[in-house]
Amino acid sequence: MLSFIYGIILTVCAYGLFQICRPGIALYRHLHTARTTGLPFKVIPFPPGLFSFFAFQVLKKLGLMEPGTKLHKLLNMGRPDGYELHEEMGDVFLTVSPMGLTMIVADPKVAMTVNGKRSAFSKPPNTAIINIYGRNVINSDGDVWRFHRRVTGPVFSERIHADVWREGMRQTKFMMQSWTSASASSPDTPLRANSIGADLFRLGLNVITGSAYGTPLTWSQNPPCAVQTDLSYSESMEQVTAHLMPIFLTPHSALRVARKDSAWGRAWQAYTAFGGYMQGMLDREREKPASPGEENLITALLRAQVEEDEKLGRAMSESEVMGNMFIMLFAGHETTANTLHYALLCLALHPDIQDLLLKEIDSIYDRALSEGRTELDYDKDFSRARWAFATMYETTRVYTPTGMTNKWTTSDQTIAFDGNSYVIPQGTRISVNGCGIHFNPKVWGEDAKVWDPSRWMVPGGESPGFTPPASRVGTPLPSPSWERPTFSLPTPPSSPLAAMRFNADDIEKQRQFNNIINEKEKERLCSDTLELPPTPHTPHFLRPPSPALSFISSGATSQGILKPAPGTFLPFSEGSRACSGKKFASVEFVVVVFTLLRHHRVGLARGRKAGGITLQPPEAIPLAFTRR
Ligand code: HEM
Repeated sequence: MLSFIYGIILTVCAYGLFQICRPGIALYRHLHTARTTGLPFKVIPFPPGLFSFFAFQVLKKLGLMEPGTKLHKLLNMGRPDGYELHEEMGDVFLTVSPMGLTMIVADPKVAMTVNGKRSAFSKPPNTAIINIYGRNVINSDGDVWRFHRRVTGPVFSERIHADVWREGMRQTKFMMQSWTSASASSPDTPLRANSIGADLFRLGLNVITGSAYGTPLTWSQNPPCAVQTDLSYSESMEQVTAHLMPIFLTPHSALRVARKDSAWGRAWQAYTAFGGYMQGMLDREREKPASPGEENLITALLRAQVEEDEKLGRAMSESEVMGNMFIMLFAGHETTANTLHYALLCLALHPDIQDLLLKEIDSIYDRALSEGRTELDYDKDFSRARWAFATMYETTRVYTPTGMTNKWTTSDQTIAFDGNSYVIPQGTRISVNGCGIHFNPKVWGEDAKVWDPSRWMVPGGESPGFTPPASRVGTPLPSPSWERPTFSLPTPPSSPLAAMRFNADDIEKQRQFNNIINEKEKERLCSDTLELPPTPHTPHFLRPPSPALSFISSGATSQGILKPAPGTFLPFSEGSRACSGKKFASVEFVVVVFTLLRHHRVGLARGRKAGGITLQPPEAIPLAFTRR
């Protein structure tokens, strides 16, 4: 009997010891595998991605995440200063943790290979965080993904893009009216946008809801809701986004009984409220008589619920319908809103770039007028934009909304990098570091961290009707036989945040500029001879050709905008799993900027200090829209 008890104790102890040693054994095994690849590697306690995101947030809250430290750089990979570690480790390296290997990529060619081979580099297994209402097009793979992609396709039709244009214009006008009523008296008083971030989130949500969900809303209207709630539509989305982790990690049975004033209680409230709004829109669509030709995402999802997919042999489940409804709103509203927000801040800080954009806007409105239209039209005017595109592309390059995209090797894969071949073992997580590539000086030049839309301008591609400034000289593209140079870097600012601070002079000039506005020297503002605070760097088209340009350029788009070479520009990722909402977002961006700046110019509101601008989701920096 005694020996039996000893036996059990020994077994339990051995098991306990094994569990304690397991991470060490796993790390040892993964280290051995990392060495066999021949790539440089770094040992870290947890892999990049979800775990490092958690650790980063927790350590930051505890005040233990000092910028500039190695841990900060490692966990902060994929955030806007994400190239720093590559400066030390190279453009492709591995991190090794007890949970496995992760290959971090800031090399365009390797990124191209990874994004280009969907079956060899699939989505990683643990993407369930965005699964909270159900499986969806972003986190599914294989035949299920194909089914979801086919069903959600109608959201990205040209008919819906035209609706995005109209809805974007309508919502922007609502937003400006909300500032007018909050601001003061005369139409000449600058419009003060105190919470531009929150306003742009609401605008983004309303644009998708109006154009893709067949539910046009006024500024403060909510869609029908299937549950009783005090939260508005936009508040519930905001709260769901803020409480994604508790919603994802906590069993719903526990969330349901959590105290209402706790984070878990608020998370549950927001989760049920937003679910209620989505259900309300679905229920209303079910009750509506079918009207052919009015296809939107909801009608497509409802049809997929009753029609079997041939390959899968099943229809879409209720939770997949909810999952896809949620993911379009989630993937589409915040990314576009943050891009608009950063773009407006950058335009406020670079009045000379803003001038070029305003000229384009004026010329496009003038042309519409000459064609007998007082409003812009998607079919005719969207493709006339050039500086607006350049502003959007440059903003997504520098302030990449989704810093890293993650993949997974389904079997051993060979990659070519820097003239060598490397075998990447099966089960390696691959993080394509978009921010890293965008800040890689070998790719985008030594000023990679500087926000400068003029780098997108290809000579000879001026918008119709747009007269370039007299001093503007086209920069010829260098010959394609150019070889990648090695740069000696003049210590660039460590991040766009630093780049912004680097421009502190500019901000002081901007402040003076705003004061001028406030002192009502408006005639001077409208005059062409006004000396605006200059951009602190020479626009690209006035500079000698950059050797980096031929590396990133694969020609020009039909609008005369730089067409980046594959692998060099990844805000929307690339390949078959690239963002399907790229054009949706571009249409929204262009029409919002055009409507906002039709009669106004944007500046920082008076009294704002430079240091307040940070790179995390933009905080409340008041902007002023001054009538021009
Ligand atoms: C500036 C705006 C946007 C940016 C930067 C952006 C970025 C991205 C990125 C990087 C991916 C790939 C994610 C991954 O591989 O893990 C993606 C996927 C996706 N995005 Fe966007 N997105 C934007 C706007 C939108 C909009 C407006 C919509 C829809 C209304 C949308 C819908 C989607 C969908 C459905 C996917 C999944 C594609 C698939 O896997 O088949 N996105 N987006």
